[in-house]
Amino acid sequence: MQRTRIKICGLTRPEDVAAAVAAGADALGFVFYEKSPRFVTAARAATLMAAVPPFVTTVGLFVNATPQEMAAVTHVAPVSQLQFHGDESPEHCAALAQIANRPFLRAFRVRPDTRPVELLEYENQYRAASPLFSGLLLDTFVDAYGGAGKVFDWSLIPKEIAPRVVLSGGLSVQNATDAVVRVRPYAVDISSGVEQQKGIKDAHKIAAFTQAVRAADATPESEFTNERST
Ligand SMILES: O=C(O)c1ccccc1N[C@@H]1O[C@H](COP(=O)(O)O)[C@@H](O)[C@H]1O
Repeated sequence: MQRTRIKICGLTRPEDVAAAVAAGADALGFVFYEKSPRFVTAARAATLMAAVPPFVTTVGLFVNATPQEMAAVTHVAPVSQLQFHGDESPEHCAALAQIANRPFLRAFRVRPDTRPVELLEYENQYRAASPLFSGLLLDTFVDAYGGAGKVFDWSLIPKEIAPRVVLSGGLSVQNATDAVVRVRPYAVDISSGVEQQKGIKDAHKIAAFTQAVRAADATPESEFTNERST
């Protein structure tokens, strides 16, 4: 049986970290992008991460960070993985990951006119640029970079990369089961869909989301159902 990994992103409070851990999250995301309503300082993140038990991954999310910013954050906050969610080139990601000496996820922000082959090419470019590339995260294109609660057309995801991508963008308690059954991604990532308000998580929604993902995992794996209808 598949076990889809679950990342809860944009944590800012100890009680939200505790709720995500209690619900069985595999990864917890901390946003180091000052324009985000979920921004945390490196010192705040370090305090929050002190309560994270072993074997739960801590992910630091960055948008167009400079080498100095990367070094300053990772010197203080013990993130185990990076997530680049801005306009970073393959070379920029490689350099930042090398400074931090951590593996990284690269977000691709899918537009309605994205061609499935672009996702494959993008993944190849980032993989070729650095041995620290650990995978592609798919989000919806929005002007504000992310955390907007908008879904993209999942049928744009090529069948061959679905089992290794992190699916995000507008996931919620309501659509989680459908998303996992249709796409069968490696992992799902959610932020605004489990919030009471921006930056403040809802423990009940976190629990319901993880249950919805596990319900999807328990459904028999049929043929890939995420084909384009057009
Ligand atoms: O969460 C944020 O504030 C954020 C800011 C800048 C870039 C990315 C951000 N979050 C990431 O966005 C996606 C989708 O979030 P949502 O579930 O649609 O709210 C997710 O990967 C977050 O990690």
